[in-house]
Amino acid sequence: MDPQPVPRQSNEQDPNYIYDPEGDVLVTTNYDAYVDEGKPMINDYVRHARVGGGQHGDVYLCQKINHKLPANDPGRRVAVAMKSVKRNNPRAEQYKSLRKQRIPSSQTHLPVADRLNTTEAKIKREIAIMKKLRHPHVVRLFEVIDDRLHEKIYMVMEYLGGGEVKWRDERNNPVLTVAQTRRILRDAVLGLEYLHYQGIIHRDIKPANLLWTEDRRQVKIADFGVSHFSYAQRLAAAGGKNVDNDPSDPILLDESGLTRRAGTPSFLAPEVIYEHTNDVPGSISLNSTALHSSSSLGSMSPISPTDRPEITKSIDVWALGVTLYCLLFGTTPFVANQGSRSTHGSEFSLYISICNDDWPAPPRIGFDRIPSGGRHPDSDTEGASIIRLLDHFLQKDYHNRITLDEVKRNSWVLTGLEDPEQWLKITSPRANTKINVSQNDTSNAMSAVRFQWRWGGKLVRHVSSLFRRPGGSSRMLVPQPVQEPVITPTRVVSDPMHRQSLLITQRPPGPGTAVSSPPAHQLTHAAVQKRDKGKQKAEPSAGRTLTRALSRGGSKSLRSSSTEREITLRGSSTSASPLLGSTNKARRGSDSRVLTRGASGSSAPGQHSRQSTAGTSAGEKRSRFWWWNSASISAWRPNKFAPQTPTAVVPDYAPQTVHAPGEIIVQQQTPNTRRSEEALSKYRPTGTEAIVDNGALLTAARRASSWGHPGQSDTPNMEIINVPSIGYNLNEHDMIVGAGGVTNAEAGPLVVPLAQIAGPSTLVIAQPSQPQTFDDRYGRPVYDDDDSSIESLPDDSGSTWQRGGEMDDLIDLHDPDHGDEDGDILEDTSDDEEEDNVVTFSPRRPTYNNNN
Ligand SMILES: Nc1ncnc2c1ncn2[C@@H]1O[C@H](COP(=O)(O)OP(=O)(O)OP(=O)(O)O)[C@@H](O)[C@H]1O
Repeated sequence: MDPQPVPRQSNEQDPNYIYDPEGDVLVTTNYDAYVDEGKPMINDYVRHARVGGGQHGDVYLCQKINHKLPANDPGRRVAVAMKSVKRNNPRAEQYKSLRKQRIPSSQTHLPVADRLNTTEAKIKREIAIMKKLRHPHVVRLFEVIDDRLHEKIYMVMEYLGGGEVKWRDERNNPVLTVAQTRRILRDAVLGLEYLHYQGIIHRDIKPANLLWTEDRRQVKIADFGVSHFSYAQRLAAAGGKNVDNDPSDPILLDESGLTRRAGTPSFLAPEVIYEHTNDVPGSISLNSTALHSSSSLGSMSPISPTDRPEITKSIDVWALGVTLYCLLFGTTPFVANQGSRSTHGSEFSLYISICNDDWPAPPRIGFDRIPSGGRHPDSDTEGASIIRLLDHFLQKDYHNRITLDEVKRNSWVLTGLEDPEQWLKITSPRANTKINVSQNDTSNAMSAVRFQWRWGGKLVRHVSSLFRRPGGSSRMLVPQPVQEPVITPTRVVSDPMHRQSLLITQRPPGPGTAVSSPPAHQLTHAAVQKRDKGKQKAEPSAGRTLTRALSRGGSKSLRSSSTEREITLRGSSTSASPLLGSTNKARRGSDSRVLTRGASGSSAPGQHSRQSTAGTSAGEKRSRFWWWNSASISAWRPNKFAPQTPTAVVPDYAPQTVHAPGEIIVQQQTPNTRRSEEALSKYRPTGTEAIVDNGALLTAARRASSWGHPGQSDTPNMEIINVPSIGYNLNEHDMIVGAGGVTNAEAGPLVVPLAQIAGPSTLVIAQPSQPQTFDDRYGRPVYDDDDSSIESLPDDSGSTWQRGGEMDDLIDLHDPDHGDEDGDILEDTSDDEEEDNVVTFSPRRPTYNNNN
């Protein structure tokens, strides 16, 4: 019987509503920027933390406000990612010209990023491609806001809260287990297979473009900035049949782009840099020495430099092979000759190596260090299977390279799946789009179900609804783990569809209610002053934002205002967007969308404050606003006043200790880990349900520590953090293990021999004794509301927090008085000279002295 799609079971009024808009990507040419409740807003999106920055712009965590839902409805705010890009990006252009100056402009040696088109063309292409995509392992584009007035484009995407896949520590050791790597590979293969089926070559597959979902159950392919659409390939993938989604966008029809080199050097396939084949033999031998067995080169059938090889989807397969290698070994398979003096030389040398060298097989694989058996294993061990698979991936001649379909059928890849045949069937891109999902399927095959999400919004919602509680609970039921249980049923830490439950475990104080404070004896005089100052500050906060912004006069965006509490800037355009062209189908008209919002009883932009606080007195509103902000801020600032639990304290700046294998340090409440704890406490699930606050906070600490302790139902809140030293302040790069997630059922934290973590590392397990709410643990308000104290704040151990660009971001995120650098809340930082592209909100490392 032909399975039928399941009708949608919820609507936006439904508390179970999941943000999964049907139809095409919404294209909005109307642009309203204003402040609501002290937060910068663009149309329906509240901007929060910056989660990343690329060459062309920044990515922010935002919340989409569903104005139809009451203010206290957890479904009112949904997390999305918003990429803000300038059409003409001087920084990107400068970068390009710098590279051109540095590297001779010979066509053959043009570096990767050079021959890309203008920023605008790049974004156009990225949008045109993303508009076509809808798959559980591909980042989804929801909406494009075209702000012609400010020459900006905002891409609203699915939010992937788990961050990039981290794969190595600072010593180039792998941080993922073999089983985790296999799961990541499976997800990536499915996403990539879908892309290829759609006629899209990604061209920049690498670990950094694989993003974790918030709960780290899935990995999705991101960044289509250099992707290429080939209608011919699309036809071929469909077996020559008519395809339903013909490319209507002219930019997709430009086939010439494929010959341009694009991607990341270490991941480029030999055919992309074919001119280096058999190039400079002398340097090859240098590269090969001691790394490569001479016999292996013979079997590699290198490509001929005389004929330019065809560039096909197989370049993605190569890049995926390199990615697999990275995850397994913590290094890239091909490296530049160390003797190369210049950047140009080393890039050149890397290409030579890619085209000509064999890759080395280190003796151990993954964080669990299973034996590889060497480059040419003759056994049937797991390590040998992996090496053979890599061999198929990394074939220099793409004719000999493995296909994605073959990868999916590889026995090692299928390992751990309960029903491989079924998995292959349901994940085939050729499968009928009409897929029926039975209750049975969903109850015991989470992975199977999630693969079926790609077939459309109705199905997505249906499948999602099966995980919900009967009776309309607004939270999702925890899906059962599947074949490789990474997270036990008690460990789902967030909503797979990224719904948010803002602070729902915490009751904001009512009007006139004193905000809870830490015990008086814990407050120093300075702290009392700061506390009082904070109270004063709470009330006029939004008004001061306005005042401050206007008083500067230099603010580029805040030029019109409506009320004291909000500022509206209209950059709307009723004409068709030049960016998006006339062929774009806006699912809902951009302007009519805004009108609809007003007409449906929701506010027009200038009425947001009132609308969002309907039924709330001004006093209540201020109180809640203050409470929320103080909670947010205190979560990220060192909390000198928090109560400490004196148990098994590991001194922060003690000389580093190499711990014995299996030894676990249970650490509670040292200053640094306490800070991390404070940040993390916001995200800790209570019981079996996901109660996660994404608002305003996110990032490094949470990303790096969201792995639970599987199989231990009595420790639902255990979190694992690995830092090179607990004497370091935590940041995105330090917390390598958690970020990639080292623990799983096979190598849980309690059985991970710590000696396997190279060097003097310490595994810290922060284990609160009880699930506790944020307020219960830390009291309120207890934060330093003073910028200068952040700049140089000695913590209890005498270290100093250093101020940096990231810190500015941190301040910007949570305090309405801290706009962007020039006070312009609407101006992103993409052109700021001092900005770097580091994804972190933690303060920088303190000056660290081993002898302390
Ligand atoms: N949908 C998303 N959800 C969460 N984080 C994201 C999302 N998209 C991007 N990011 C974060 O933002 C960073 C920058 O993303 P971006 O797409 O700009 O990548 P990029 O390739 O570095 O940029 P560019 O192509 O402009 O050089 C990513 O590395 C990632 O950490």
